[in-house]
This record gives sequence, structure tokens and C-alpha cells, in this order.
Amino acid sequence: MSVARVIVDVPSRDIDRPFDYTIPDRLSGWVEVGSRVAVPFGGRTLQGIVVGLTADPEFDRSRLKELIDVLDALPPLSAELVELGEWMSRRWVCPLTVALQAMLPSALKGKAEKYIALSYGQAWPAEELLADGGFRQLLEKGDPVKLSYLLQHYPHEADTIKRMLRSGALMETQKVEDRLSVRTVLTVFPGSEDVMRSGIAELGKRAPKQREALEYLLANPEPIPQQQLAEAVGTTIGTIKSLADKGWAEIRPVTEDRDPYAGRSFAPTKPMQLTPAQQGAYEPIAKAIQEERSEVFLLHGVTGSGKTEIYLQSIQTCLAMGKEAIVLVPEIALTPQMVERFKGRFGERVAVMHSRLSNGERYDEWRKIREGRAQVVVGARSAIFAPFGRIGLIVIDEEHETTYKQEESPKYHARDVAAERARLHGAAVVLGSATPSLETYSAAVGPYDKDTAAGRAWQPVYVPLPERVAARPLPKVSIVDMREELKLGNRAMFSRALAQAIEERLERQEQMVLLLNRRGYSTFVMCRSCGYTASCPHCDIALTYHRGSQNLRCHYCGYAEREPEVCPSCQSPHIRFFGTGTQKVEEALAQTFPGIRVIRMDVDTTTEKGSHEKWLTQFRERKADVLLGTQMVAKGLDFPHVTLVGVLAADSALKLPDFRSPERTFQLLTQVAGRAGRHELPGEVIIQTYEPEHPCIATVEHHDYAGFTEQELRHRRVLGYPPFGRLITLTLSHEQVPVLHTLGESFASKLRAKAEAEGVRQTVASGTGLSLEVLGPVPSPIPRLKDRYRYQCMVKYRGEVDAIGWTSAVLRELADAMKRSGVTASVDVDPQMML
Ligand SMILES: Nc1ncnc2c1ncn2[C@@H]1O[C@H](COP(=O)(O)OP(=O)(O)OP(=O)(O)O)[C@@H](O)[C@H]1O
Ligand SMILES: [Zn+2]
Repeated sequence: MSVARVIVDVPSRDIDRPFDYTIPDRLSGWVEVGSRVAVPFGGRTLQGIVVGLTADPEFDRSRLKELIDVLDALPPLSAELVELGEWMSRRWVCPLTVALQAMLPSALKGKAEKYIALSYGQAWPAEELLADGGFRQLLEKGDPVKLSYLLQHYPHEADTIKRMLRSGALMETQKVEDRLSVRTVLTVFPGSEDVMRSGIAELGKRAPKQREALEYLLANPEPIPQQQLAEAVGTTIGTIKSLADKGWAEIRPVTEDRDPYAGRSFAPTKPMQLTPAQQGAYEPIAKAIQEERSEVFLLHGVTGSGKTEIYLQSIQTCLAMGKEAIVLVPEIALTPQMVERFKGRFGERVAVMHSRLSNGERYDEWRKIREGRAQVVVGARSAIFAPFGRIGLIVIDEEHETTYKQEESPKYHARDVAAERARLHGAAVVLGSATPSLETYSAAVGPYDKDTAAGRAWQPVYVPLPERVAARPLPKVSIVDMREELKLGNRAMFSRALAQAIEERLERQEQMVLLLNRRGYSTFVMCRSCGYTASCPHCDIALTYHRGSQNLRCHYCGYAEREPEVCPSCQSPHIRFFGTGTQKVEEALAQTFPGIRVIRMDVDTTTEKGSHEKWLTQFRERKADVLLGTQMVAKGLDFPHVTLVGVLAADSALKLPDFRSPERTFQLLTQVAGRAGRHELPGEVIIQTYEPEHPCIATVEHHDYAGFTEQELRHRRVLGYPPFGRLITLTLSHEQVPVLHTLGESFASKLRAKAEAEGVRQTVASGTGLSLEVLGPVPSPIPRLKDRYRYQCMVKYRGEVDAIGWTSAVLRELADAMKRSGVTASVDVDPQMML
């Protein structure tokens, strides 16, 4: 196997294939499938990932170039992850390198030099002695050794070094943010009591400091950092070293890991006695784990039904089999309570991965998983790629959340990746939610027919939990029609019902959650005289007003301008800020309820690291009456004293031109309603809206998931939207519209021709059987971004049509034309955001 097949890291469709390189003898032991390597490519040196090894290259060996270097001692990707990457690149029509790079922690994307160090306080394993003792001496000095040094001086020790790395005797690290993730501390290991006593006798009255140090060790026979011992007895390092020289103690390097949760303690918890309903849900899951069956479960449990406890006990079952578990949570920075619950149950065995960790911390957590020091990972979307080798269970909490879909390439959905990874490992998947996505729900319970099942690789087993733990009632929900309030002359932000309910909570000293589904102070700026709205000069998007900086900003490109005093178009002074932001609500609360204590959580108050946790802790300690915020207050929180949930502007998202808006509104309202009355005190929910009759609002009143779903699915069936049809969108961008037209038309007509040739019907709506329809090209919902125009085509299809494969083929056919004209294309398979 002297030739490596390498995917170079150039995310371009026209070189999306492996290139062959010969492996020089000095690197032969180090290269595996999944290794990161440096290769010569078109006169440059590029990074790449080895996806195959062969003895039989496509081209004449003498024409192949040689690998330049191996960048890690152990390959950062396993063969399984490489296979998963190949599947992803087909499934989401993206270059393979894009899929592979998405699996690496960002610290591993640069050129940082690797180091090898002795592991955490491990004694040197005698049987692993290398032929040349120099290597050992090098490491025992305590400083990590550069990988390049080892490659140069010990080219043939690859197997031994790799074996020691895999067994945990050695470890691999690198500098991230200018420091190594391990710290090496020279540590004094006391000799046996007898040895130390004879040392004291031997010293007699000489060297009183040495004697004192020995006496200290006799009294405290734990390993102690050399520096600390010197300080404890008031002496120098030299004195301590002489203890070791005389054999009364031993000094060895001990490595310490950096831990983002260092210094935090998590109250340990024991498994709870499951309720009969929980037991009924747990059993089939546990059985699948034990039988190593890659089965997908939809755990549909109302808010507060005890889903998390089922996850915890299923993980317990998985760990008992010596296997590993992945838990995905929508955005972990928002749910510190989840981390607490998992760390509380499984302690040190839990690694955490989320966007609020620094690159260095992420890399350390990744190493913790890779080195087998963690068996459970709790993390956001990308934790689905955790480098485990024996996965037994994957949990996706709040499976309906949009954060599981990555919006940049690779535009994968973690739910589908989970099902595929589980298939490769024989692992169970649990999708948990109080409001499952319509796709997952109808896949589990129907309505489904041959067409809706199209292209679906998995069908979940439906596991319902229709009641809250301990028969606690779901909160009482009332819908307030804000139009009626207006008729009665109430122009305030709070309806009479909500104002009264807040008043009552303040009197009873109970707590409240108020949800406003908006960000910033107000959403956009409009002139009341001429109708002018401020929009970005580069993006055709309304600018958002930020009060802190008193400027208007574009959320897409970062463009900012000063807040206008008069309308730039008609000079009228009646230019004002529209919409209600959380800051305005905060002000209105203070005015209406003097003395009310409010914690506001939105993008502006949570930019600092750890700020979510800080606010939530304060709220839990009842230092505030109200937790006010955007979506981030809606999910996963469990506070015993919250008895009121209020929703302002429940319908604000319904105007968005996205067919999933009603579904998202229903999910959000149900989730936030579920924050009330989760413990002894009963809960109440008040939802303010201008559209009380809309099904997605009306059904929330009776917690009627089935009722909402039935109506919404009927609507989707007529239009051929998911789950009845599937979608692919192609967005093209360029400085000039005519170029976009031409390329968009050729994409559409080539795809239509393929459908025609295969005898596929070309209307999807309200039909059955095989069909495929190409809509567009039309201007995208965001018609211009960063000075480039955008056009889109939408492919809608039903049945076993290989629309993904055809799209991919057409894009390959057009790759040259696009490159020549400078058009960029972006494909979204199963898009979640239509905007
Ligand atoms: N078997 C049990 N016995 C007693 N209490 C339980 C049991 N299971 C869960 N609980 C408690 O019930 C409450 C709700 O449980 P949990 O938070 O797990 O529900 P959930 O379904 O995950 O909620 P949500 O989806 O609304 O976030 C928690 O306070 C939890 O400690
Ligand atoms: Zn812009």
C-alpha cells in the first residue's frame, strides 16, 4: 500500500476527486485512511485527507508526486468518519473535502505543529521501551517533543509510538491560541515509608532542609508538584532534586489537561425510579441498545414528561455495555441546565462541545473523546462527528429545532447524519420532542404512503409520553385577541389579562417568563410620511436599529450607518422605529410595574462568555421576578417558581414567506408554555396575538399537537411540500442579472430534460406517483447580498426520484460554464429556511 489517495482541501466542484501520491519510506508507518497530510498541488503545498490506500494507482507510479508530510501522529478521522463524509457529500451535494473538514475541530485545520507528551502522571510503561532509549529520555524531561522531530529521528518507530498513543501512555497535542493544551508539572512521588525513614536517619543533623522535606512527605505521602513542596518547606528546587538523586523520592513529569468546566462542581444525581410511562418508553430503547440494533425512536413527550431522565437511563445502559453515547442539544450555550444534568449523572465521563468554547477548549474536549477519557458527549450540532469508535446511542433533544440543520456548506441535517452514523455503528437513535417536526412525526405515525416515504433512509418507532411526570397538569393557556384590546382603548403593550396576571405574581412572589420573538430595540426604520424604509445599500435587506451604538446595521454584511434624524428621502422628522424589541418591553415593564425586577436575555445581553449561565443562575436564585427574552428563554428551562408565561406578539413570524412559519410558531408557543407550572405550583400561560384564529395559535390553547398537525399536513399535501414532497434549492449569485438568468435557465432545462427522459411527471402539487418540478429561476427572497445578485431555482419532487443525483450531475455538467462566468452556486438539499 504505497500510494495514498488524497482529497485536497480546495472546496471546488471541478477538483472534487481523490489524487494519488506515493508515500515515501520515512512516512510509511504514519499514513492511514483519515490521516491529514501535506501534498504538492499545482505548485503549492496543500493540506489534504487520505481517503484510501492502494498498491495499484490509476496512473503510472513514476508520474505520481510524493507526500510531503503527515500532520498528526494519529489520523484525526477514522475510516468510519471518512465513509460518513463520502455519504454526506452525496446526500447534500457538496465537495467531499467540505464534508470531511466539517468533522474536524477548527484547531486541526491550521498548520500548527504537533507535540507528543507523556500522559497524565503515567509511569513509563517498561514493555514499550523503544529500541533507542533517547526517545524515552526526551519525554521524561517533561517537555513535549515535536512530532517532526520524532518523524525525523525515529522514522521506523511509528507503530510503537502509535500503539502507545492509542493505549493512552502517550498523548498528542498542539498549540492552540498560542499555548499547548497540556501543562507538564514536575511532580515528587514519595518513596516508601521505610526508604524515607532511612533517608532521615542517614541525613542525621546534616542538610536540615532535605530532612524537613522528607518529614513533610512522610506526613503527606501524596504526589506533590516539586515547586509546591519547595515552597511548603521554604527551600529551593535543588534541595528537592537531591532527594530524588539519593533515591528517597522520584520526580516525574505529570501532565494536566485544561478543562472548560474546571473548578465547577456538579451535584451528583442518582437514577430516579421511572414512572410506568417512562418505563414503557425506556424499555424498547434499552432493548435496541443491548441488541446493537440501529433503530430510530421518536420520543414524543409533552413538556415536563421526563424525557431527560429517559435519555440519562438509556445512556447508563449504553455505558454498561462499554459503549459510547452522543447527546445533541439545540444550542448548548442556551441550556446550561442540560450540561448540569449530564455532568451530575456521569461526571468526568462527559465531554461538552459547543460554540461558546474557545478553539483551544474545543480541541481539548475533542482529545478527551478521542483518547477515551470521555464516553458521553453533550453538544451542539457538530458533536454528531465526535471521534468515538463504539457508539451505542445517539440522542437528539428537541429534534424539531432548526439549529440541527447547518446553513452553510455542508448543509447537513444532524438528524440524518445521526441515523447514518447509527447504521454504521449498530446504535440506537432517540429523537425527543414535545413538538416533533412534521417530517419526523409523519415518518413515524403517518399519514405516509409510498411517495412520502421517498428517499427516507429511516422510519422511527413512535414512543409517546402524553402526560407530565406525577400527573402534574399542563398549564392553562389563554389566548388574548389584541384587536379587542385596541377596541377597548388599551394601546399598551400588555393586555388587561396579562397585566393583571403579572400583578398577581408580584404579590405572591412567584416568577414569570415573558417571550418576545424579536431581536434588538426595534426591527426596522420607516418614515411615516413617505413610507421610506432604511435598507442596506449592498444587500436589499432592511437595516436593524441598535440602540446601544445608535446606528442602523445590516445583519448580513455588517454595514452600519448612523441613526437618521430626518427621513433621507423626504426630510420629514416623522421617521420612527418600528416593532417592539426586548428593550422596549423592559422599559414598559418598569413603567407599568414600578420596582419590578427584570432579567433581559437576548443577543445583546448574552454576547459575553458565560452570560447565559449567569442570568439563569440569578433567575433561579429568585433575584428577579421576570425573565424576559427572545427564543432563548423558551426552551429546556426548568424553574420551580415560574407560574406565568406571557407571550407578546405571538404571530410576529407568521408574515414570513416560509411555509414552515406556522409550524415554528406552534412549536415555539408550546415550548414556552411548557416552562410554566413544572413543579408543585400550577402554571398559567397568556398568549397575546392579532391572529387568534390561526390554527397554529388556536391549537396551542388545548396543547393540541395532533389537531395542529392534521390541519397543517392537509395544507402541505395540497402544495406538495414536505413531508409529501421534497425540496432542493439552488441559489446562484453574480454581479449581473443576465448571467444568472442564462445559467439558471440551463440548470432548469437540463434537469427537466432528465425528468422527461426518465418519464417522470412534471407537476408535484396534489398528485401522487413519481414527479419532479423545477421552479424558477427567480430572484431569491434576498435578491442581493454583498453587491451580488441572487437567483434561485427550486426543485420539488415526490416518490423515488433521484433528484439529488440528477442535481449533482447537472451541476457537474455546468461546473465549467459557472467557473468561466464567475457564478457561484449553492445547493440546499431539504432546505429548512426558505429565506
Ligand atoms: N421518574 C421521575 N420521578 C420523579 N420526578 C421526575 C421523574 N422523571 C422526571 N422527573 C422530574 O420531572 C421534571 C420534568 O422532567 P424533564 O425535565 O426530564 O422533562 P422533559 O420532558 O425533558 O421536559 P422538557 O421537554 O419540557 O424540557 C423534572 O423536574 C424532573 O426532575
Ligand atoms: Zn448588507
